[in-house]
Amino acid sequence: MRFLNNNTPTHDLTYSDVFMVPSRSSVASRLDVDLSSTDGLGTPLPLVVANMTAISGRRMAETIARRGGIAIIPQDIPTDIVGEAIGKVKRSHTVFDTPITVTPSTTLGEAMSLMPKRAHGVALVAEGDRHAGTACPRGIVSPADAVDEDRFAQVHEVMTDFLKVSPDATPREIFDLLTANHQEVAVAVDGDRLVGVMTRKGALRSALYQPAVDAEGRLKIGAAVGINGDVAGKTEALLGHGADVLVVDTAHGHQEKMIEALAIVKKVRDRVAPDVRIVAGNVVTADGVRDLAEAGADVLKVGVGPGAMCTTRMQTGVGRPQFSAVLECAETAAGLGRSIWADGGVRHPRDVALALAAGAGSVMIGSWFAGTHESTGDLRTDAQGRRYKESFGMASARAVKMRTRDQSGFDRARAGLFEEGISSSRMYLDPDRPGVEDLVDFIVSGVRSSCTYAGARSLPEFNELATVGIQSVSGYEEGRPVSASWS
Ligand SMILES: NC(=O)C1=CN([C@@H]2O[C@H](COP(=O)(O)OP(=O)(O)OC[C@H]3O[C@@H](n4cnc5c(N)ncnc54)[C@H](OP(=O)(O)O)[C@@H]3O)[C@@H](O)[C@H]2O)C=CC1
Ligand SMILES: Nc1nc2c(ncn2[C@@H]2O[C@H](COP(=O)(O)O)[C@@H](O)[C@H]2O)c(=O)[nH]1
Repeated sequence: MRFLNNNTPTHDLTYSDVFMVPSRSSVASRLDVDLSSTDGLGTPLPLVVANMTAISGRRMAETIARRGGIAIIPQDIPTDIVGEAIGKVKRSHTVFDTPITVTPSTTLGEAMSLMPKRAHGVALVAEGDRHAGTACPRGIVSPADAVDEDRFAQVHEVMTDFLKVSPDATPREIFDLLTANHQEVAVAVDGDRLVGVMTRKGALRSALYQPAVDAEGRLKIGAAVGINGDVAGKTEALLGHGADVLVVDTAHGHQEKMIEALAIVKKVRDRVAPDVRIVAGNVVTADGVRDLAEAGADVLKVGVGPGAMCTTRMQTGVGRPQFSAVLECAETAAGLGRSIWADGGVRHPRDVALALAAGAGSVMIGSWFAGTHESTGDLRTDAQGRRYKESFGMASARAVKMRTRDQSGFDRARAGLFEEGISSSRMYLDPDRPGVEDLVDFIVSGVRSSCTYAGARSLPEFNELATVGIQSVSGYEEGRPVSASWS
């Protein structure tokens, strides 16, 4: 990446402070761009879901991995529950979505309450044990079937027939069948057994994205480890459960306790699962990168204070504008044969593009994904009928309370005084993009386009060719679309 007219900045920059200029390009189509991450994780998409309790769970992990990214399960979740989440993701189909499944005697009210947990918006009525892979679909219910029906009716009374497809059908064939049959969801069955479901959008996405899979062809998922407690035991357990990447995570990554924790994680990793990458952070300086790389990190997590749930900069004055932090840390990491994740502060597709242009191997997103069907929270509706989910920061009093649940009341209350995050925030679902895959489509179309403007066919080329300029506030403002009217 270079600065326009070699105008190297004398102060640090945020994503909003910069823009990219187009260059002469021989890339004829946005579909010719390969967005594989450059962080050594081997994911086909450079997107990571942040290890935040309100956001990253098994539904999110499964959905994002199917489209090529990876989610990190937070360190605050008990290790056995993380193990269950990893197991479920590993058992998920790499192409077909996992449906909401109910039994024939489930009440309509219960089925309706479960439907928003998946973007495809229906529940499958099945007999047999879905956990054991023996579920046999018998019908399908959608919100349309519930109109004027009693909430206590059993779903077998209102379910309708469904479009059955072979698991070997191509996405194009399924798309055409759905269109011809005026159906929203196709159900893949193997004999009588449920394999998964696919919508028309799902069929299009299956043709556009590659899943992120491990050596055995199963979806990938990562898990976070804190720097306190039994770091060795937790690391060993997570690796035993099959975590594909470990994220050693704390607010102030450039501290000696992190360096000690990293040495422990590395020792266990080298013995148990040498191919698993270790990500560590957060840092924002070249010195931080060097120290954590030396301590054993393969990838450095970069970002102090840019997060949407973050109060660190206002509380402490500490942090660094994210674009400059990413640029400096990515250059330093590359010099050491390492990579970085740009963590936090992403609010638009352009921010992802700019982080990748600056050399990030992948980009970590938290709060933007909180307002989606797949995030962990329950869907709520406000007084105006708008749908939202509640989110909170991992250093908020709320998160600290959860993290210190094994400590005395006094110690928990004292820890809660050191909050550096927001305890409750409403993240509204975008009516046009209510699912995380809708947001991924939005981001990926933007980033593919950014690459072609720079003349790049891959992310290493993008990092090499991107030309970045510095803009004023009005320069940024000029680029914002006028969504409603001029008045
Ligand atoms: N990217 C960012 O800007 C930030 C991210 N976070 C996220 O919040 C989560 C919780 O992290 P964290 O608060 O570190 O909790 P942890 O549970 O990981 O504990 C942090 C440990 O580091 C010690 N510590 C020393 N200095 C600091 C400091 N300035 N801030 C925080 N801890 C410090 C703490 O001791 P003691 O409590 O006694 O001081 C504690 O032992 C993580 O996911 C982290 O990424 C949190 C804040 C900023
Ligand atoms: N200072 C704090 N930072 C936090 C907290 N919870 C999470 N985070 C960081 O934010 C990113 C995600 O950023 P986003 O803009 O995409 O939401 C996450 O990975 C953490 O590094 C917090 O309570 N305080």
